Amino acid sequence: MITAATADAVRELERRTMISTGDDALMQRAAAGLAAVLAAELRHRAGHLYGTAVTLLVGPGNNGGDALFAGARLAARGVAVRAVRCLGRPHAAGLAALLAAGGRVVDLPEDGRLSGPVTLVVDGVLGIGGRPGLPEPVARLAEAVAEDGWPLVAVDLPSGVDADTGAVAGAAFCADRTVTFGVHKACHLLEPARGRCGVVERVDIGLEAADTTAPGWLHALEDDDLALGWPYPGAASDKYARGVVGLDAGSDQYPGAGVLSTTGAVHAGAGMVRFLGADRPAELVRRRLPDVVFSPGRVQAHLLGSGWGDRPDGADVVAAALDTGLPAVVDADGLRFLPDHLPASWLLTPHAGELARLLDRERGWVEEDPLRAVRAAAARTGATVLLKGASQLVASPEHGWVGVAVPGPAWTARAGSGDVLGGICATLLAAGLPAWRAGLLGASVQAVAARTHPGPLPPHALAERLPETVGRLEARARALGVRP
Ligand SMILES: NC(=O)C1=CN([C@@H]2O[C@H](COP(=O)(O)OP(=O)(O)OC[C@H]3O[C@@H](n4cnc5c(N)ncnc54)[C@H](OP(=O)(O)O)[C@@H]3O)[C@@H](O)[C@H]2O)[C@@H](O)CC1
Ligand SMILES: Nc1ncnc2c1ncn2[C@@H]1O[C@H](COP(=O)(O)OP(=O)(O)O)[C@@H](O)[C@H]1O
Ligand SMILES: [K+]
Repeated sequence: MITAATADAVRELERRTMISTGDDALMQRAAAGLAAVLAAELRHRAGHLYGTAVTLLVGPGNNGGDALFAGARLAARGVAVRAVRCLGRPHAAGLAALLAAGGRVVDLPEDGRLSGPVTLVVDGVLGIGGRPGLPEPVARLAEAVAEDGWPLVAVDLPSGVDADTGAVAGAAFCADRTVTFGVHKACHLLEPARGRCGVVERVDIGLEAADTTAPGWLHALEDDDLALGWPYPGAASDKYARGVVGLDAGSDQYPGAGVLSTTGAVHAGAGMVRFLGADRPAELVRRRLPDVVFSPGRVQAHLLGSGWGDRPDGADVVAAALDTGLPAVVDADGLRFLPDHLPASWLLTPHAGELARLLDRERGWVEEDPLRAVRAAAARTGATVLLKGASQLVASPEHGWVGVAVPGPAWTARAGSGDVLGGICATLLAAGLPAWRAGLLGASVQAVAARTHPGPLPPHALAERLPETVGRLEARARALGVRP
């Protein structure tokens, strides 16, 4: 699990830690860790340290201070270090340390282009104190660094991205590697910023322990968390222990959605799947999936809404499912029929547009701060909410932190992927998992199934890869010493 924080939560931690360490210690630890990563990167690229050339891009705050102190350490080891003043006046003590160690400082060239020799560029322009976007001369510099292909290491985060939301509003640096301090920041996990961070390396700077369950914290699942958390059947499992999913998905207008969500549920390992939807999708499901049952009967979780279209009785179907007291996934068109309050055992699976409609907002409002949006939806409905997209976020009304699923390749974004995901999540609910866990594991397993395939697959074919993916996860869980 990767734990990440918003800038305010990080500042509060730093403030508490500095009471015992003093003001300077954290920056010195950060600079030492940064210098070690830079030295390893220089050796990797040049085979040695001595005689390599590092260009530090420094802004006016402590982010630039980290870069300057790290540069001083490298200069003392024979690296030619040049600091480029990018915004305002650089950190005074950091600059003094660099100059004392033999480094030099220059102004940002008018055309924003760096001249060689450069083995490595270090982005210390802005960190968590940065407002998103870069002023003009620095924006040009960021573009030129990318165009010229200089290898780039970002200090804490790539300057220009929004540390808390992951939004990239204007120009921003694009790093090969990001060195962060103490804890990950939200932008390391959230697209589109995540894609600009490259490989993120966390340096321990001895921060105080934090209450990471508080609002302002994110928990991102990694592959091993998925492997350890998946509900594999045991020797004593029967179909009811694995869970019965009742699906009312698809419509005569959109029959394919019924097939896709049923395929998701079957291949995710439901103990039994009852298809309880309209006639046309039922006919298709009967032909393609002989293991599905069509009569009403015992159900342990519902799936409602995928491919319903303009269904006139949607509100009644949702109300009847609510009356059963069972957990449910509500997807797509079903989200238009929600009552005012839902239990946390219900999992809503909107994409950004559907979430915006749920909150009477514009889609842009969701996209500019998906964390805010997913938390607002959980608070408004009382349900658990999985916001789908490039980064998949889960918020529960029962806790303040937000979960982030394992990311997958962008080709998963195809009409029908969401239907499959609904079926997977309903299977996990039926197996007895709480809704937040079902959302996180469901989105993650689909991403891992996609990531481990060499190229794009249509949603139904991706669903058919789930058993193999779960098999690999189970083997990994065993290798980690857990006997499912
Ligand atoms: N605290 C600690 O103990 C530790 C902190 N650490 C390090 O400190 C970093 C945070 O440092 P920080 O708070 O000084 O903020 P930072 O990101 O350097 O920039 C703030 C300056 O930039 C300016 N500015 C902002 N946006 C701008 C824009 N768009 N365009 C133009 N100017 C803009 C802003 O100006 P103003 O807001 O006054 O206009 C202000 O002068 C953190 O990421 C980590 O690297 C580590 O050493 C570990 C210990
Ligand atoms: N950029 C992306 N990268 C990876 N996966 C994505 C991305 N965008 C969307 N997805 C995946 O695609 C699916 C889209 O769901 P949705 O928009 O509801 O599709 P539909 O309703 O047409 O089936 C989700 O399962 C999500 O996991
Ligand atoms: K930076």
